Amino acid sequence: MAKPVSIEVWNPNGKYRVISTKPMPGTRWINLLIEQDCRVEICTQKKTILSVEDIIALIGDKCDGVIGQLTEDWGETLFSALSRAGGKAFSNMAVGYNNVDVNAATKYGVAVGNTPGVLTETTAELAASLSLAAARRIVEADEFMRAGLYDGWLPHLYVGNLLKGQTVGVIGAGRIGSAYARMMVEGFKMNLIYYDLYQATRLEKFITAYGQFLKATGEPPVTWKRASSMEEVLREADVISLHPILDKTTYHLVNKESLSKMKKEAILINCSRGPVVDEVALVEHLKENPMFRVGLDVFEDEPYMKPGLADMKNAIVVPHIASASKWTREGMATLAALNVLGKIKGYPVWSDPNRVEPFLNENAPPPAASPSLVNAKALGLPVSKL
Ligand SMILES: NC(=O)c1ccc[n+]([C@@H]2O[C@H](COP(=O)([O-])OP(=O)(O)OC[C@H]3O[C@@H](n4cnc5c(N)ncnc54)[C@H](O)[C@@H]3O)[C@@H](O)[C@H]2O)c1
Ligand SMILES: O=C(O)[C@H](O)CO
Repeated sequence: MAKPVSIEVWNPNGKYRVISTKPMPGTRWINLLIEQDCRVEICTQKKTILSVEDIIALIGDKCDGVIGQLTEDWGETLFSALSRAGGKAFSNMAVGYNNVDVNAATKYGVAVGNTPGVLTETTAELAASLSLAAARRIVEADEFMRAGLYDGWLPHLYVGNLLKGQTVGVIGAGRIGSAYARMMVEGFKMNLIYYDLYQATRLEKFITAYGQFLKATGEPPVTWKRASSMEEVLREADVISLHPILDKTTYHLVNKESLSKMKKEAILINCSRGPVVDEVALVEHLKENPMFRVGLDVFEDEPYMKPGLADMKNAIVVPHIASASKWTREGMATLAALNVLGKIKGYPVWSDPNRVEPFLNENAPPPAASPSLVNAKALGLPVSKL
């Protein structure tokens, strides 16, 4: 039996009981729930990753909806507990929902929300930061400086790679992959090669137009290519950034074999999900290829790193902070709360989950809709006409 979990309660007399498994940034999300007659309970337990038992204890006998986190295992057990407590809605405070068994949720009539759109640019900016940091060896150079080892300018000191004119490869050119590609192409005049199951038409048009602009001003144009296989990207790109969802098709997409196809001095960035990369194979590859560099925001056995990774000078590692800008995290909390609220209140689902601005405008009440429910169709929920 799990120990009772500590909670902070807002609006104790509210009609609907909504739980957040973590304190979340900002207060707008709390106020929006309170204004709509919700009693908000926030778990304040000093434990980073809550177990299924902890969450069952939080749900208790009566719970209308839960806002949860990507570190939690939302499967059959939790959705049946939520349904028994009368719950109709769950939202991840994340765009990725590989921690959620959506079929199980649908079986119990529970809507599953996520938070796309609000984190696209912030996440792409971290991928771009890691790309630059790896190309210019910023972390190694910073450590050298702090260790008091710098005794004067030298021609060979921390020489890295110039990005301009090189090829950036994107695997998974959806919202974040496309935003990252635009940053690297426009910001550093790199050429793009991408692989995705779908054509990234807007991205292609943008690069074509930018290439024409550069040409008209006498500069070499940037180019794009949609690869017919991931291997083509691996072979041709100098910097490769991974942005697919995590599912069966992308598990260990980058493994020993795919790493061996990449250029010896390539840079690999992962801001998607850890298991997209076989981290054991990556550590071996980093050992054998000291000029190969990697920037990782996510890890296969998060929060742990595979043995040897932390010792690698050619790896930059950060703790899953890609969406960690204040505006984005507050926005994610708002969208997650509104997903849950919308289902509790019987609102329709928003017609375009990527058009999130109306929900984030602090100067106007949000639309009466759930911003993004991934099983809306399966549950037969109506779509907002707004
Ligand atoms: N590190 C972080 O903090 C962070 C932040 C946000 C998102 N993410 C991760 O990034 C993912 C992508 O987010 P998004 O908003 O860009 O989603 P998205 O759905 O817009 O893009 C995902 C893209 O991956 C493509 N894809 C799917 N399977 C593929 C395959 N087998 N090969 C190649 N491409 C494939 C899809 O077609 C789609 O275009 C999320 O699912 C999440 O896991 C991580
Ligand atoms: O999927 C997500 O949204 C991230 O991993 C956290 O922002």
